[in-house]
Amino acid sequence: MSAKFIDISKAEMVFNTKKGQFHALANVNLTVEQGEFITLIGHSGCGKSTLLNLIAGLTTPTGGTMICNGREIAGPSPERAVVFQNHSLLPWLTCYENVYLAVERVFSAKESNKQLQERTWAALALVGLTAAAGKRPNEISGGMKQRVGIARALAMEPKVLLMDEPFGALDALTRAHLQDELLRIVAATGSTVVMVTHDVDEAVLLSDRIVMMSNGPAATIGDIVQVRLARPRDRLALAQDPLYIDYRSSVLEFLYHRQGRPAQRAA
Ligand SMILES: Nc1ncnc2c1ncn2[C@@H]1O[C@H](COP(=O)(O)OP(=O)(O)OP(=O)(O)O)[C@@H](O)[C@H]1O
Repeated sequence: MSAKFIDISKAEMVFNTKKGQFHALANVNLTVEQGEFITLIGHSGCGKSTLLNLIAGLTTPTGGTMICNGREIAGPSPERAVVFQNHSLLPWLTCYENVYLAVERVFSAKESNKQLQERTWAALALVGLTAAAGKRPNEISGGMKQRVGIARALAMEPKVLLMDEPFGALDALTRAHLQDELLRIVAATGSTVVMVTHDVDEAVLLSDRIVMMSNGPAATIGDIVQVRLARPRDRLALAQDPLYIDYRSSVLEFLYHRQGRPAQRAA
């Protein structure tokens, strides 16, 4: 276990807009350990996606440093795979081909076609989609599309899995099912995960730590809840667990009462 697998120090993000500069993130400091599951939660527009995009290397911070696995984050990399809310699959390719494309990009220089095919099948099996391998995105459900997105990300064997509200567009039952599946997959792969969510129950169920962000502009990390619930976690048993209920209340209290403005809390 490396103590600081991701190390974000004094990160700032200022966007240039038509109306002038917009200070989205201010003084964000966060370290993530290898194998940790972190969720980012906060009110709409506070900067969760902005922070995730910085870790993904899709945007560059205007200040501070961002380190992953001992190196400065200098752009997107297969070692930091992203799963978005709207699956972003290529519609003209089958599920298999969508995953294979990512596998090929990462491993084709060193591995045979047979090995690439095996990786693709293994990733599809991990999310329970072997039978749907030959279908195109318009022939499968929303939940299945998200599973292909997750398979595609996992197939790259990323050091970090970055997820931006991956289940946000799904109905409650499909969402619960995919959360359970994600718990199982992460337990099996030991992945480090940073996930954006709006859902307090999702955050408590999945996380080792819940990073709660203050409202913008100049949003920052308001507080962090360490979730000390044993794994594997069972959603039905947890619903009655006083510790679970306490964690849930802490997050709700932050979101609805403290509103996450450190300057106001200190006053
Ligand atoms: N490229 C950009 N240019 C200008 N402003 C931006 C840009 N991207 C994000 N912002 C602004 O930065 C703030 C944070 O946006 P972000 O999408 O990170 O919030 P969020 O917490 O992920 O929101 P939501 O929960 O609604 O998805 C918002 O005020 C948004 O308008």
